[in-house]
Amino acid sequence: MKILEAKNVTKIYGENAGAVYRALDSFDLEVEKGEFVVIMGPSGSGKTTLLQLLGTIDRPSAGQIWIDQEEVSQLNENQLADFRRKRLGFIFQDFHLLDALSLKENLILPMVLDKRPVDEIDRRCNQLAESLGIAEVLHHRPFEVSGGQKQRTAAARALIHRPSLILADEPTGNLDSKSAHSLMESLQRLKTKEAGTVVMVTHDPATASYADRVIFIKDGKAFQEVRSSGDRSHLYQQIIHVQTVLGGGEGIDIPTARF
Ligand SMILES: Nc1ncnc2c1ncn2[C@@H]1O[C@H](COP(=O)(O)OP(=O)(O)OP(=O)(O)O)[C@@H](O)[C@H]1O
Repeated sequence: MKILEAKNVTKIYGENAGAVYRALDSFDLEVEKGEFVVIMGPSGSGKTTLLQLLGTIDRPSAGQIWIDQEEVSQLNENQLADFRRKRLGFIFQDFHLLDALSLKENLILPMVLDKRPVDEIDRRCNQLAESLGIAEVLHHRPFEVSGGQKQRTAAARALIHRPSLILADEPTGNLDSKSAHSLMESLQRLKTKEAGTVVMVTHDPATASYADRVIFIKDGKAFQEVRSSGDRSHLYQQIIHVQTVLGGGEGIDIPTARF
């Protein structure tokens, strides 16, 4: 079953200001339920623009986007806010946790906003905290725990309401390699267990190597796609190869020994 379909999506910035810039150009994307898709590409290629459009944070200049059968371009602002809260989960590079709240309070926020029963919230919270290895620190506040623990809390928050689609923007960007691997392994495990669907932007080939499929974009257009055969090290090599062809060394990260 298709969870996401983007057809001919174009984003033009500066249309009213004279300095027109086509950040995405007739971009197509289809993602099946349970798939883990990574978007890669040089700096300025349109990755964040794409994620913002898929996350309904911005609207395309042209084209259509369906998420879980809903054509999001047709929704008004109130409907979009509701749609985002109920059907999407977000993970950001800088965690976006509220310092005034404990990790548990941060984690359960989407279910509290949705007025779910307390026992259901507690059950789901404990289940995710266990899976993500943060059960011991749930009563700490964000500034009292490590970056990895913060990001695992943010990941749990993105998953807690079982959204149709999880969007992640450089989730390992602020993590050391051990925490990055631990986060990706937990996400992969949970994705399989809960049939979650993930679209993630990353510059890091090691993070990307957990994907089922990696789509490379360049100048706002799809450039190439590689699929996992189930062997992470093979996908990693393929990613490095495409990055070399794609970037010619310019604007791409030099692969580190993070794998
Ligand atoms: N609000 C905006 N107004 C004008 N131009 C923009 C705006 N946002 C992005 N752009 C331009 O659109 C292009 C794509 O930007 P985008 O942020 O999507 O790239 P990216 O692939 O995410 O880059 P990076 O890897 O550096 O984050 C860039 O040239 C950028 O300068």
